[in-house]
Amino acid sequence: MTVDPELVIHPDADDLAFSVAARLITAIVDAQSTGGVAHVVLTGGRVAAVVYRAVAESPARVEVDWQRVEFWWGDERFLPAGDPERNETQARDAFLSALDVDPARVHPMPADTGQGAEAAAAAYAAELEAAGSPTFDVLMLGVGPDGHVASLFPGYPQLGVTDVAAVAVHDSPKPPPTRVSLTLPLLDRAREVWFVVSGADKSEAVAKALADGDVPAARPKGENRTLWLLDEAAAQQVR
Ligand SMILES: O=C1O[C@H](COP(=O)(O)O)[C@@H](O)[C@H](O)[C@H]1O
Repeated sequence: MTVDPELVIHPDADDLAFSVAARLITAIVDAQSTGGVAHVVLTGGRVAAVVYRAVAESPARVEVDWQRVEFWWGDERFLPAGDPERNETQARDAFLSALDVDPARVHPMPADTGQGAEAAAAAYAAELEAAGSPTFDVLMLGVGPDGHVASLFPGYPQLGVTDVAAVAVHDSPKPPPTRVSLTLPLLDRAREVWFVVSGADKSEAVAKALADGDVPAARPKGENRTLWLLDEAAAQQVR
């Protein structure tokens, strides 16, 4: 089942981040309620860091069994381990290091060790397969001003790749130039897809995506739910 996107608009970026943090905690508790493991796909970018800090600081975080959460990433900036620009580093610093997570259930995309981004993408696809090719419970995505999601950029060939789970991206229009990204079929393999977007610079891309325009952000859809979680600035061209 794929349903129409739902829109939730928050007054500002801080409200957005706190609301997404609360939603994420609730979604993980729900996913774990039958005794299973929750699979969450993290994003990078400016609002994501605020969301993650809000999760770490939320009193409700104690309701989650963090040992039973599998963390994946939608994309990664292909840089050496620990580089502050890596989405992994951002998430570890902002919340994973503060929570009682099982290190074996944290699945960052490989860092640049000289193996090349293609090998890194293949390794990540293999890691997903080894984990049983899970359907993600929540997959979060930021949106760039150009409408990119994960590291799938407008006009780039990776948008058309459907036969592998993860791809290398070269010459990215946004630094750093080399990245690894899940492909569209994987971005669709989630019960809930959440676009988390703040800022007026994203408002045109948001409006285009919601009008089913020709931007990557128009493509991913959750199996049960597709949520657009915006602040007023990002939503200004929607209404
Ligand atoms: O580089 C990236 O950018 C997007 C959006 O980030 P933002 O700072 O403009 O919000 C992000 O979704 C992606 O994961 C990241 O690699």
